[in-house]
Amino acid sequence: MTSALIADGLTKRYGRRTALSDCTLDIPAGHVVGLVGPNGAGKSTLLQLACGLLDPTTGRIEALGERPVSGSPRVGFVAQDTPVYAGLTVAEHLRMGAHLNPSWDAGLADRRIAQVGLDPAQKAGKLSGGQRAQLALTVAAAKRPDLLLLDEPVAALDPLARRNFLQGLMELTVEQGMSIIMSSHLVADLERVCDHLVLLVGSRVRVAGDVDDLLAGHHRLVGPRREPAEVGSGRHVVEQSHTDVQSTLIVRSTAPIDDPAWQVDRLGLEDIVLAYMSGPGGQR
Ligand SMILES: Nc1ncnc2c1ncn2[C@@H]1O[C@H](COP(=O)(O)OP(=O)(O)OP(=O)(O)O)[C@@H](O)[C@H]1O
Repeated sequence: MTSALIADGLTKRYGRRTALSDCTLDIPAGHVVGLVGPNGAGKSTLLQLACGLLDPTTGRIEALGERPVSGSPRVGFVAQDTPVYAGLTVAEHLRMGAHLNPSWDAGLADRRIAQVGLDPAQKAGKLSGGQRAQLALTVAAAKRPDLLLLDEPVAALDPLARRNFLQGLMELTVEQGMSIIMSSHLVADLERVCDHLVLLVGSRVRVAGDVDDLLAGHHRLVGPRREPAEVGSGRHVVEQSHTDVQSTLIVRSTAPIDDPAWQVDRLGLEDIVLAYMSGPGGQR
């Protein structure tokens, strides 16, 4: 299967500031991918490299098997500030989209606008932040790109709108086979819709993989105090905390943890992300 995104030794510097450092990734196509990480980790930079708005300083990036070129109809991008034309109505946005894009899906656009309750006659400049985000996503999706890149698309949405929006994204991948890569700080939301996750911390890829594999491969161990080296081979301690008598470890393990001294708990995606962000190599 084609990859949605490949990065190989990808580095991006703005002057002396390094925004992305030696990133290597292979993200499969046909998934909803969550891109997470603290402020300034390099998420927007990666998305802008993926759509050709930026060029790498060194290394290689490919979107859908090609070097990204800005304006490609195969790759859609919705920037963080959800750009719309303030003086145009919702309907005029859709007409302009239809005029400029040969692959425009008018049915999809009209359906989404009705679903999210936007008034076609309203000027975009008079929409709320969340409504603008919905309009920008509708325009991007109706162009029917094969890969849709969304930079914090749900930040301005209320919880119900967020749920509907994320549901809409899943439908786009299932019905249209679209690949979606979406940055967000709302990991609990991502857990519901993403089947793949990339965590950037301090300009580097800290962890990337299939969400089910990440959930199955990480555990919280609580037991009598031990040093991380004592947890055994094939186990990587992501985060640790200790009292005089007890250790709590977040561990990545390919093998089952069968030592009866440990109480073993499963983790949610948010726990895993937080462990990598605060464990060694994660602190900013
Ligand atoms: N145009 C620019 N010029 C100089 N430095 C920049 C520029 N854009 C981003 N940076 C720097 O690059 C780093 C990565 O920024 P980026 O916007 O990619 O992070 P982010 O993960 O998207 O952050 P956030 O979650 O806050 O949106 C930051 O240190 C930022 O200050």
